[in-house]
Amino acid sequence: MTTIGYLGPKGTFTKLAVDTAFNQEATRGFKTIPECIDAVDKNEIEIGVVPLENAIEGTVQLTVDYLVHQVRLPVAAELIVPIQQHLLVRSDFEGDLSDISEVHSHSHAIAQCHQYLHQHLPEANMVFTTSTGKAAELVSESRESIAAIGNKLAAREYGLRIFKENIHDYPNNHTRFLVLSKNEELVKINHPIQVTKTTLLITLPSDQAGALHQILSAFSWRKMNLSKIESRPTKTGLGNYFFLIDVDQPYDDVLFPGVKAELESLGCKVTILGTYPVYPLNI
Ligand SMILES: O=C(O)C(=O)C[C@]1(C(=O)O)C=C[C@@H](O)C=C1
Repeated sequence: MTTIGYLGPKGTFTKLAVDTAFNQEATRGFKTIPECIDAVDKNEIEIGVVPLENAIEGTVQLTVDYLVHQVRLPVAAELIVPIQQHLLVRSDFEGDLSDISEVHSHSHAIAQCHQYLHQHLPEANMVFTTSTGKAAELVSESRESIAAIGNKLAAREYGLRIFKENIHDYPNNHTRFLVLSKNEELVKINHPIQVTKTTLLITLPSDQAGALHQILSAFSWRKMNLSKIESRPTKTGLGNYFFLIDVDQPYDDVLFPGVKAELESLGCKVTILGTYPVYPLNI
């Protein structure tokens, strides 16, 4: 059996993604995203799965920053998972919404439910946890009138009751997860591929007029379709950014080397972070 790590504990969306994508269950839950990435790097596990981006709340910055600045690992695949957030309470909780004093969850899950929380739980304190599964675990162990935001798997795993279903603020909620592995052949996913993408990391030389325009035109005149462009601080000082660019096509030996050479001649640093299939999952 392949060793597959995930953001744990049991009952997280990441676990749900792994169990659905692979023909086996995830084998090891990690408390944090960096711990999971480190474990792949140190060969303690063969595959690691971490959240990357949510349709409502945007990028999971910890994942991007850790992969760019700390540990570079090959991206073997991307999983797209529908996300339904529920308000979970202990099965013996008999109160109503106004009795709930705290809502525990991952910051991304809380952010996906801001409107609901604002309208229905204005007095409750928000408590951030390392994952939705961890929040469900805490609620199951507490004697207080508190709730968690999480999924149906978490309700089942921790014996919680779904107090209110689908509390996320926008219906078309999805999260993208990265499958990281040094050995692509171990990544066996029997689901239809939506597209094969290539992700590039581009650092600009310095604050230079028209630099972003020049970067984009290198892709545009080659008719390469970009599905995402994001800038993040390089962490070297205010105003210094790198760009992460997703191109909706697999790496090839003509167009990508052409883009790389063109951008390098402008003083950019270009790294290909991976070329990998994208699997939308039905959960
Ligand atoms: O806490 C979890 O269940 C996770 O898998 C993390 C995470 C995230 O980081 O975005 C994954 C999916 C949901 O968007 C909410 C939380």
